[in-house]
Amino acid sequence: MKIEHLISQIHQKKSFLCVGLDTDLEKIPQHLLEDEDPIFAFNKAIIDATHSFCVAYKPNIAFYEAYGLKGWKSLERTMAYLNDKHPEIFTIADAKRGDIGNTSTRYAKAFFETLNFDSITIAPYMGKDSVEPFLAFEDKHTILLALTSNQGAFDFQTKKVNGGELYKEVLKVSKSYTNAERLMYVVGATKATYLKDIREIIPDSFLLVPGVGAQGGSLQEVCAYGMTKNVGLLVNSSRGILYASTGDDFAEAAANEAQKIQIEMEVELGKIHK
Ligand SMILES: O=c1ccn([C@@H]2O[C@H](COP(=O)(O)O)[C@@H](O)[C@H]2O)c(=O)[nH]1
Repeated sequence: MKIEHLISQIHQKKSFLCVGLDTDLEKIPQHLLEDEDPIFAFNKAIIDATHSFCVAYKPNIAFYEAYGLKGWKSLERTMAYLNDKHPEIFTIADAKRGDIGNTSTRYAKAFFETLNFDSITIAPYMGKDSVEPFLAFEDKHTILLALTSNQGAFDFQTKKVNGGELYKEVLKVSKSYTNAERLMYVVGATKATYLKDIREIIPDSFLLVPGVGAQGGSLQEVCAYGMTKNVGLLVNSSRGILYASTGDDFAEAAANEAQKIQIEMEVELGKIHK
């Protein structure tokens, strides 16, 4: 998907919400466990209920790999459903991959070609030759972990190297990669105030921002520091939407939660041209 298409979807839906599909068999309503594919049944119900309030879905691959072949099948069915019913919606494989070049190419083929995701999250630790194989794919996007939402982000990411923090080095160096215009970055909503410095290094890049909802990050703070004239943000919520209710009304509760965030996003979008 071209970035212009994503931006146009954001304005059309007045939303830059990404719904995280972190589907956990221990948390989904009991009656769905009787379905032959409970993960897909849950995802389908969530997608049907929330698609008008969001512009992206982000299955976290761990939640599928955890169930082996069955989980992978559920992921394939979810992607086929999204590509068929909602091809306008941006898809993110939250896989956090990255390896030596020939291995990265296989990861890229798995997620961009076989599963047809629009984007994938990548750990930058192995450097240029581990990231560029993903960037070689036209109309696909590589989302580098820059400053993550968890407490452990302070173990390495904010440590000084060459006089600046490591996450800033990731941002600066990655700008020189071949096809760097296909890069996006992960910045946690729990680190919203850092966005001011981040925007000085990457003023226009799209950011995937997890950490609102269950992790307590503030949407308004993220927008105040991180929004650009082209929006530049995809804000993710997973558990806060998926498990808004664990009863039979789970899909309706998820829709209400997604709509609540969409309405707050509409207010923030209104500030762009003022
Ligand atoms: O820095 C990061 C990078 C990725 N994540 C992922 O996003 C979702 C967040 O889920 P919530 O339930 O909304 O907290 C999850 O898949 C994480 O693995 C992140 O949280 N922080």
